[in-house]
Amino acid sequence: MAERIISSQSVPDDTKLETSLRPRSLDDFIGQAKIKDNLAVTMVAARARKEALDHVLLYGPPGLGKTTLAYIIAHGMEVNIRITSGPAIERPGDLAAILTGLQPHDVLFIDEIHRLGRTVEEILYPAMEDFALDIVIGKGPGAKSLRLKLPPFTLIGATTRYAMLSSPLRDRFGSIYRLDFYTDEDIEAILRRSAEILGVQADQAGLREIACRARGTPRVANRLLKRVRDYAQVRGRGVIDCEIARVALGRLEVDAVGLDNIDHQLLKAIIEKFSGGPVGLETLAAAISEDTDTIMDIYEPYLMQLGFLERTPRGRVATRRAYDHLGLKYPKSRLAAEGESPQAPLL
Ligand SMILES: Nc1ncnc2c1ncn2[C@@H]1O[C@H](COP(=O)(O)OP(=O)(O)OP(=O)(O)O)[C@@H](O)[C@H]1O
Repeated sequence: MAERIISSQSVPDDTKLETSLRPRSLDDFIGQAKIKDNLAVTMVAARARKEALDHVLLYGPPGLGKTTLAYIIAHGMEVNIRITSGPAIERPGDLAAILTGLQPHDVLFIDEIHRLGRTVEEILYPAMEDFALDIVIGKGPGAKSLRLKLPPFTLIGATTRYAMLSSPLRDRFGSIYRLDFYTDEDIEAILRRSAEILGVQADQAGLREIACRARGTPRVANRLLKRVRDYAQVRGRGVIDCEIARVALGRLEVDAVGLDNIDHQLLKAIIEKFSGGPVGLETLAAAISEDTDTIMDIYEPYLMQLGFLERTPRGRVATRRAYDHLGLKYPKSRLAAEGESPQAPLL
């Protein structure tokens, strides 16, 4: 499938950009004020007690700064960070090797923690709670269980699927934070910082134009900035202003609220093929040749945030806002069912 410019998932091309733009301290981290405040307090307290920071779970859609926060925590606590992910830890032995290699107070960051296998997850319970590793030596009746002491450490788990985490795992995190989509103002501030670091000239209107199409997601914002910069360089005077941003984003087929062709296809499929819904996720996925995980993690959170899509027990439903945005007429039968008058489209 073609790479999506507005995908909130990381693509290989992002790596260098992200490393150069990643905030290093909580002061540089824009938005998510409550999370920042709470983290700052727990970090100062843990440092004063000379203890490892309590385990932290970060959840929310991709590209909102979970990995960035993990780095900031490790940096702020002046400890090393070890980065891995749920699917990368295949066997209990893999996790045991990582855990025994940690130094006191180190951060272990597990991305996509909801994808850990059951047997691996069970190793984590005593490790998180008692800083202990239970290993079984031998097999059958002669098998012996041995408990190894681990250095105190901080586990930072990140997930896009909070509901898929088992409750024993969830319960072992001292703090749990949900990252929300950023406001347009916050995204604009992130873009200003990024433009400065990259040495890109941009005026406020230009940055604002990019911000309102960035899906409330810093990763998308930084990627759009890079592409608009190219356009400004080749077709303009090298400065990003409102006009340049508008034309460049139009050419990238990112609409005024940050939707691309695939978002349009998804909404149109619900509206045109399934009379507006409800339609089951699997059926919808088949209709637009996408997989269900991508729809759930990437497309839906932002469409729901815009109020274009609802998840109901019977399936996905396109809202009146979605019809209005696509310039489609909202069916009278729906209005009647909702007991509303047919005038005034919702904006
Ligand atoms: N609050 C922020 N302020 C400034 N830049 C940010 C902020 N949050 C994220 N970014 C930028 O967005 C990029 C993506 O963030 P990050 O990799 O932390 O997202 P993530 O939530 O871990 O995504 P994923 O779950 O897909 O790994 C970072 O490299 C950073 O440049």
